[in-house]
Amino acid sequence: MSSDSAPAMRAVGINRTYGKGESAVHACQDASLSVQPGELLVVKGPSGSGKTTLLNCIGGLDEPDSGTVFIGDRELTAMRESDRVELRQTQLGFVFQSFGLIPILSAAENVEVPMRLVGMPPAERQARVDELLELVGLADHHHQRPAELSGGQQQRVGLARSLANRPKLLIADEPTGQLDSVTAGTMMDLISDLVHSHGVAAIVSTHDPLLMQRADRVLELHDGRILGGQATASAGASSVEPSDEASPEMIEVPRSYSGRHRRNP
Ligand SMILES: Nc1ncnc2c1ncn2[C@@H]1O[C@H](COP(=O)(O)OP(=O)(O)OP(=O)(O)O)[C@@H](O)[C@H]1O
Repeated sequence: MSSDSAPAMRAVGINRTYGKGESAVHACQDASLSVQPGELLVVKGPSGSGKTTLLNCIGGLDEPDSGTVFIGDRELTAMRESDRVELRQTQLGFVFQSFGLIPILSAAENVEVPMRLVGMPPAERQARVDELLELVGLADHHHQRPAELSGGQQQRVGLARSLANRPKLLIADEPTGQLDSVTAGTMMDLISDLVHSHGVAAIVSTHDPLLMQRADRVLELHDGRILGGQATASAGASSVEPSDEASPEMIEVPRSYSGRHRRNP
């Protein structure tokens, strides 16, 4: 990554409130952040701090009340729903804590779903499914349905599916929340390798301190606000501007990015 490359995602002044009046919950307040190609950004924070809300707004699964989100140079928050769907299908990959696999489909068929949605020809789909299941270490599990796979295997199918259409940005909401610590580590290593070897940008929410070790940068949310300043996208660079109360892990953790990435997986 070079610091002057354009961000894969840039969000400015995101606000999202649920409910009204006294019962209103300000789940996301004035959040600004960005992530670069080849960067792994971890969002941490206690339960209810707004991680899912923020990720859903960034990924176009929810609409902020105000603020803007750019994916590359396209403004997601200004799009019609049909354009947002197209952008989600072609530019974004999602991994969910609950895996989100379709129970009656095999591992291979689950991975194939996003490719069908964008009209990829069958032969290309087949090759891509093989490639992705190999990538996540499930080359021998094409035909098994989710119920016949372990939790860690199911989440690897979820990761393979999220990569189906070569997303520029991976959004993973507590992807290891249902996994034991060893399996969680394997999952995060896979995500880290995708990011650092292939130049995919990733935003991952987690509670797990061990998983933060793989991060290039960690943001902390509290009551819907990013602590330690805003992770702004000034002049295309992604940085955290620390405040007095910022702890070291909220501040940018420099890592050696691989300058040249392999092809987007
Ligand atoms: N659809 C909704 N309607 C009303 N309130 C909501 C809704 N979704 C989330 N909230 C509230 O918004 C706040 C932030 O929730 P969110 O799920 O974003 O937090 P989180 O950090 O992801 O939590 P967790 O770590 O437990 O998943 C919480 O107070 C939650 O109760």
